[in-house]
Amino acid sequence: MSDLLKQYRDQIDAIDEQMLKLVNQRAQLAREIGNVKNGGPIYRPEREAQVLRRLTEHNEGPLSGDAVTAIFRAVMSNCRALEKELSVAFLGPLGTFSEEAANKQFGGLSAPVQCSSIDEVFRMVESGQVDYGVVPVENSTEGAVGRTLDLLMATKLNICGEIALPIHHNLLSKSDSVDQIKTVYAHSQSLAQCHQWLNAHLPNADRQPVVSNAEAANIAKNNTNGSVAAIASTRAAELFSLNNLASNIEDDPKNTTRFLILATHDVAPSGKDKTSLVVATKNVPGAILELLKPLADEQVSLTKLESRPSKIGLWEYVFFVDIEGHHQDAAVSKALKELEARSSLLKVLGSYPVAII
Ligand SMILES: C=C(O[C@@H]1C=C(C(=O)O)C=C[C@H]1O)C(=O)O
Repeated sequence: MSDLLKQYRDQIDAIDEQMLKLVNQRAQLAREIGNVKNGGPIYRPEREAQVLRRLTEHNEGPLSGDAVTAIFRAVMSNCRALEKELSVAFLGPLGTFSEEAANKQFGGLSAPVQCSSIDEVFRMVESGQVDYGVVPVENSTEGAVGRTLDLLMATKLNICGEIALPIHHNLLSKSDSVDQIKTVYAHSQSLAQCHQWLNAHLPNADRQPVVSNAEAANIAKNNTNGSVAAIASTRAAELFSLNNLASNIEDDPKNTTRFLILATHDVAPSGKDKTSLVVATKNVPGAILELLKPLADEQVSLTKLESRPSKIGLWEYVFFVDIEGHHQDAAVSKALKELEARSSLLKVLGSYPVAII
């Protein structure tokens, strides 16, 4: 070994010793904090968001902000686990983007619980069988996930966080060559999101929609002659031992899915929050303008407005609204009171930190 290499490695060893001590000191403090919480919620998304925002702001590199975020998410996940191991339910099976989103937010899952439907995720949290649930709510190209919105209408749960997950698709197969592929399996949305790539690179391959990309990966895994490929995540490639024949084959590189975290508790303000609401109006001209006026008066910005049939009367609509700020902020609180007076229904679904990408 050259002298220089040894010198550098000795320095790294010394730093690692310091880091080990420091990270254990941090863990010890988290354990103490767990006792101070005295039965209150262990997971504090607002505090975790503040920690990550502060560290990425102070980061001078060469590590990227994303790298710092990933490292500290893992550190916090392990510190949190000393307070309590949290169970998190998501739409399974393993290898789905819901699992990836849950992993991202919680910095790894100590007690993952796979569910077979979005309904089951809600039920598991409502019945107290798990601590948190992660459900998809919208995709930047495909739009809203209707089932999640309908269940939010009826639930007593709070939204305690959001996750923005960039969706990258890959062509996975037992084969090691794209030329051998005759059939491509994936969820119909994923097939649609890779339409241009498939037209350019596999124009003659049969496209078969299946219930999830993880199911597609399973079919590819069981294929013996190498003629089958799946469109799925890199995590699915690992889980199902498949070769990644082509990475990032999605037509829109900015394709992102937004997930919500469901909890039985409220979240304190983090300084950069969002509030989600459901509002219903009478079906009269100008009703939506009337609803938006209190928000405009208090200078509260709207980040989302989505209408959905209320399922009570024919052509009655409810609106899913996201606004900037926390329901405890003075302006938001005033606007919400005014909004409540003007609407036939107002339900605050939760205030939570804006997603950290
Ligand atoms: C240590 C705490 O508990 C959890 C762990 C955190 C951390 O490791 O920094 C932050 C927030 C909580 O989710 C805390 O509330 O401060």
